[in-house]
Amino acid sequence: MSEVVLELSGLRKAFGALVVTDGIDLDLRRGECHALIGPNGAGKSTLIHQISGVLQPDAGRISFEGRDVTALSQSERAVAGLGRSFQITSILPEFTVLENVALAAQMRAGSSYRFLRPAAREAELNDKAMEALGIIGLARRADIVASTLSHGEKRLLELAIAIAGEPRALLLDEPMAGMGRAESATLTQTLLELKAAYPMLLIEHDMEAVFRMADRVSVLVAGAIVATGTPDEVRDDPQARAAYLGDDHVSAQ
Ligand SMILES: Nc1ncnc2c1ncn2[C@@H]1O[C@H](COP(=O)(O)OP(=O)(O)OP(=O)(O)O)[C@@H](O)[C@H]1O
Repeated sequence: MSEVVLELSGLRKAFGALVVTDGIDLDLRRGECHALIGPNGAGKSTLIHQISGVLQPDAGRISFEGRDVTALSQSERAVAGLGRSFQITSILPEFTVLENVALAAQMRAGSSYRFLRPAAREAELNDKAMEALGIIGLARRADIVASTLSHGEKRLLELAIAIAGEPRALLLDEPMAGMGRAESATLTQTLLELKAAYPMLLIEHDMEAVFRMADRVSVLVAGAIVATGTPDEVRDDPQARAAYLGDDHVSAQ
């Protein structure tokens, strides 16, 4: 079995009397895409928020690369290597694509370029940004003002921003949201090529993308995981089918 990168044990979160995630055990392994699916309101975003540090769990433990990160802040987790592509956009619309990504590279670099002259520092950050844009196939749009990008390109830019932070795992919260079929297929292919370098935990409603990309799928229903397995195993699991996977989803594959 490949190395576990991220491990959740017994994660629980309640908002008042509403228990939103309860006793969640889940792991993410090197080189894989682990998809988390479930009906609206199942607790998927709340779980991702607990992993990225937006929300503090009431109980349980989050371990990343063998280190307990449960008590770390959002930015400390990002520095530790947990990258996140936001469902809510993190793009600065008035800046160019390159500037948006260079800013993320600058945040990652912190003060490590302080000995470089400003021009050299800028060149270094732009190189890093171009590298991230190249990885996700957006380099030819580098000089475009971000607000003029298509919706699909904005989602790609968010991914480039996450990658410029040099993460060692990616948390992807509905990367295909609002995309057309063609854009979604292109992003699926890009992510498939990236998962060897960036193990990814993926929340996604687009079942075609999920079943193409995921090595394992976990089904979350009412805050609890009811099934985990390969896409084929989950597709055949009666509990998963009853809970979430309508026949449309299953036969679409
Ligand atoms: N800050 C909050 N305060 C109170 N209730 C919340 C809060 N955030 C989420 N909830 C509730 O927790 C439940 C789970 O929400 P969550 O957004 O995690 O589900 P989800 O599986 O991501 O849904 P979707 O697929 O629609 O995005 C919902 O009932 C939601 O109303």
